[in-house]
Amino acid sequence: MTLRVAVAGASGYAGGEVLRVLLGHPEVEIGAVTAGANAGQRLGALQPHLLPLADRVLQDTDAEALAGHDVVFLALPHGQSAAVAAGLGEETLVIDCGADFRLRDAADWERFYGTPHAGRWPYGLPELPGARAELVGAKRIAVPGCFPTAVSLALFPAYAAALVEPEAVVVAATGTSGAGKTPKPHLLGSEVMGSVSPYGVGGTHRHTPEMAQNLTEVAGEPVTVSFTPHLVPMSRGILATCSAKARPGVTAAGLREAYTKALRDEPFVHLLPEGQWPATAAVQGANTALIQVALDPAAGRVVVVAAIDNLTKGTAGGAVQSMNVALGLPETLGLPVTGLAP
Ligand SMILES: NC(=O)C1=CN([C@@H]2O[C@H](COP(=O)(O)OP(=O)(O)OC[C@H]3O[C@@H](n4cnc5c(N)ncnc54)[C@H](OP(=O)(O)O)[C@@H]3O)[C@@H](O)[C@H]2O)C=CC1
Ligand SMILES: CC(=O)N[C@@H](CCC(=O)OP(=O)(O)O)C(=O)O
Repeated sequence: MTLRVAVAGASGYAGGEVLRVLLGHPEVEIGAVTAGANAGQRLGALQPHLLPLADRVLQDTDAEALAGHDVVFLALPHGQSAAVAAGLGEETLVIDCGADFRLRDAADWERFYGTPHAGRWPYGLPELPGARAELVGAKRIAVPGCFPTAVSLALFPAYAAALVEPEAVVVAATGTSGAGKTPKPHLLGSEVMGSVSPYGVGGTHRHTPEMAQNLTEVAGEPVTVSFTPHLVPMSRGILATCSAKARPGVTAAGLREAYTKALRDEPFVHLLPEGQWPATAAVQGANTALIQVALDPAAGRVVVVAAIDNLTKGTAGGAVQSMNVALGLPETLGLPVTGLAP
């Protein structure tokens, strides 16, 4: 089967990474590549690393350009996906890297995004309990946010096995590419280099309800998440340190067994050997999440650390993994698992 695939937002970080991953997929032929203000430019002028596509010209993002494809990836700013998807046939698989269709709760959406809720599509994190089954045959997929990917993968085994209380605390470091290409003063090299700074503090980050939604569904009871992201001087990567109070009777051995069982059949999520901790360099460019878990007996808390590349497992790799699942292809087809360290 050769799939004809279009990418909208191909000049951006997420769209560029979708194209990089798709170039390694044996069943994909790249069709239209589209943008906004950069339509008319050569892709090579904006994404010089995508050498095989350098002479492609970016088209306007409209139904005409995106018609006639088996799969369309949307990597557009929040709030634009619904209108674009509406112009595409129901037989086209549409995979949205934006946030528009991730949340079930309209009130959560309106509070954090400030626009009317567009709805909810099958959620593109196949590792979550029940998610893979919902993705098989799906024609619309919502790719998770990058932080919710890392945090949900880190904590779902603990909630699935009822090992922790429903109040999680997450502190995460992220690189600058998560903020996209649009210039912003706080992302200037002179602001970011040599400094680490928190943002979205106090429950204000828009990924907070998405994490709570995922963990609540796994736990079967409401889970709250106190989330504090930090911007660090690197371009790619997320390191999320997640903790929650251990339920009475939880042991280090029981915890390890639960994580081993939950993750042993997952091709992209690896529980590291005891004593080895995840680092972002090891997953750069890979559709891989590295996980380690420990019991802090003095504090009575379970601590889980996860490392992902925000653009690969956190966006484009996860999106292509979900495409494979939806279309009945081998889930790992064409996906990189080797990082770029150092
Ligand atoms: N960066 C990341 O780590 C992640 C990003 N995402 C999501 O992916 C989406 C894209 O993010 P990202 O790549 O970081 O952002 P960028 O700013 O890097 O890219 C945005 C893309 O959208 C295009 N675009 C902007 N406005 C319009 C418009 N009015 N009409 C058509 N195209 C438009 C831009 O084209 P042009 O160049 O012409 O302006 C560009 O191709 C967002 O929804 C984001 O939330 C999801 C997970 C992680
Ligand atoms: C550094 C930085 O700003 N990171 C972004 C990552 C969000 C992201 O990319 O995910 P979405 O798809 O939900 O936009 C942020 O914290 O908002």
